[in-house]
Amino acid sequence: MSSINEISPADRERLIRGSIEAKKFAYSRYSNFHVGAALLTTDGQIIRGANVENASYGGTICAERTALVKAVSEGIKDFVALAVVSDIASPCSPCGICRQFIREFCALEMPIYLVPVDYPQTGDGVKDGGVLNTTLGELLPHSFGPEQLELPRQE
Ligand SMILES: O=c1ccn([C@H]2C[C@H](O)[C@@H](CO)O2)c(=O)[nH]1
Ligand SMILES: [Zn+2]
Repeated sequence: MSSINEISPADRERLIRGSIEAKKFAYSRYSNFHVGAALLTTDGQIIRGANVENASYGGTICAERTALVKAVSEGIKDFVALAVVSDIASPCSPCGICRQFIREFCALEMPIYLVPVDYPQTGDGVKDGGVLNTTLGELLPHSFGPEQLELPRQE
């Protein structure tokens, strides 16, 4: 079983594959930019999400927030890693709103895998498949979160 400090290679691969699967359900008729996200939970579940756009453009929800809202609204709040993939070869990085949203539920040291669209089919032979390995703390340094309000992380 993976922990936040050590994601097993098999879980990492499952998570990345989950983000690629999630992207298939992107509802992105306005931007035509498809994004998939997947969360790995402490008990090994994969929660997927895609971007869902709206004719009122500001009503759009990103893939990362879709995945988090799906999980949290089902009572799932313990995450150990996140993967994100889009249509582009340079890894798609969560937008500012999503970074703050992730900050609400995830530890700063949580791994975030930014996956290129051409991630290898097999995972063999190509070093790490071009994935950019980062963390929430790297994406959102000096951040504001529940602790600043002196509220403990909610169970
Ligand atoms: O990290 C990102 C960046 C963008 N989008 C979505 C929002 C919108 O639907 C489309 C273009 O911005 O991509 C995401 O889902 N996640
Ligand atoms: Zn976003």
